Amino acid sequence: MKVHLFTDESSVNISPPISYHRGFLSDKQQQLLLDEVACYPLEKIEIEVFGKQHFIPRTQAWFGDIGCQYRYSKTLISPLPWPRVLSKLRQKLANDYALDFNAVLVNHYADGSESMGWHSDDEPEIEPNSVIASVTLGACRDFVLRHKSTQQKTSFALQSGDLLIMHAGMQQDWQHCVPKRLRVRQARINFTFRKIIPHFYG
Ligand SMILES: O=C(O)CCC(=O)C(=O)O
Ligand SMILES: [Fe+2]
Repeated sequence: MKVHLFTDESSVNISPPISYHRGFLSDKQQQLLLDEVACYPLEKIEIEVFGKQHFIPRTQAWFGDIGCQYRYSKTLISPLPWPRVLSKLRQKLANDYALDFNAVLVNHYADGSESMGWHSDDEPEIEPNSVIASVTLGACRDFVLRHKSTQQKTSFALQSGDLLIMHAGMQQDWQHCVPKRLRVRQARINFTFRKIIPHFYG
């Protein structure tokens, strides 16, 4: 007798296309980077959501090569030049993992009341299907992933010094967020290194 097995799609566990490297940065490297972050011009920028102006619930800075502009809501943001330690971190990603980036978004979450909502990093100025690398400093926060069609969720507690690499397919099929965690009192800084199409916005 032939038996047909039917699988309920929602119960199939799919793995998100990511890789995770705990302890990518040494304590010394983390400290050098933290000292430099203290000098970054972090800003709470204003964005438009459903026709209303809101401040983002964190602060940000955008660094990159000349011509690597990035659009956030309706605002076009030009890159600041690479600071010394951040530039070394870009070089380390190239040396250790052969990853080639030309810009980085720095997000600073002052404490667990600051967050980032559900999104994919699929802006048109990002090189299609390119890798995005995320490096974390400071407080441990959850990084939550949700599959766009099955709604399957998985979560990673990203710790200081960790590297998470989002591979091709991740932004097409999954969304991610950093939810509020009110018991967290310390700051967290995250760096997402990206490959931008130079002069996309002219
Ligand atoms: O803070 C994080 O871990 C995520 C940041 C992020 O998703 C982004 O910059 O697009
Ligand atoms: Fe993101």
